[in-house]
Amino acid sequence: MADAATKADDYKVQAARPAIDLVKPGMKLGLGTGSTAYHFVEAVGELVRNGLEVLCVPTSEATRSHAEKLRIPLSSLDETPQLDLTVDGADEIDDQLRLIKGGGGALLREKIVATASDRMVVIADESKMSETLGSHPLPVEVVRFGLRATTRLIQALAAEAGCEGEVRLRPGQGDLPFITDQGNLIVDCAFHTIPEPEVLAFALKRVPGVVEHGLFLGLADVAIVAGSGGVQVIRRAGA
Ligand SMILES: O=C[C@H](O)[C@H](O)[C@H](O)COP(=O)(O)O
Repeated sequence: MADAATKADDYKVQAARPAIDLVKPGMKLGLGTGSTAYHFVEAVGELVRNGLEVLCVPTSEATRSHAEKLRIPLSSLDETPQLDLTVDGADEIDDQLRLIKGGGGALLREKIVATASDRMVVIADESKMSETLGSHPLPVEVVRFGLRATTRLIQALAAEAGCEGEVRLRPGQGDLPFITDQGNLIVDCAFHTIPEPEVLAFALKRVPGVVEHGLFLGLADVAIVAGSGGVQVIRRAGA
């Protein structure tokens, strides 16, 4: 078990390495969240220590504090509304580079930052690749008000989009629910298979209590995926 975890972590490091070659002096970067993006942030920290000038926008408070420790110059989207490149991880990736994100609860800021970037590069180990999205539960960020009504509506509209499964509030510390950086809740939707991600995304956007969902469609331009066969670079058609 420990060996499998070490191998997966090695792959995350291997996926992050080529992404660092895309970083050029003066770039404005979005810094992703999670255990894979962690390695990219570490590498940016090393470049900064060696004198590279970049300006970075973190996608979560966790990444902000990591970047601060590394003395990476930080900005916000208010000060720097357009970024050159965002590098982030993913929970699931299909061959059209459609993603499920938000396993760590950072999907809202991640999507805002990725959308503000000219390019989004996803880094991942091979376990994240999937023929059909849905094997990872889809995180949906919701407001607290009307939680049960929102959950019911998510279930009903998702069923119309061909997705059925348990929709449950993500637990946090003790008896408390998980709270996002924006002070919202997350419901995880265990749909197992999402036959038409675009249809589901459209349906979820019709729910007033939904702030954002973890389907990232048409956002990732490139995926760098590391595994037993080496490192593979996958480009989205037309990107
Ligand atoms: O909310 C978290 C993010 O979407 C992460 O990028 C995603 O969960 C992948 O994380 P990891 O690289 O730790 O598997």
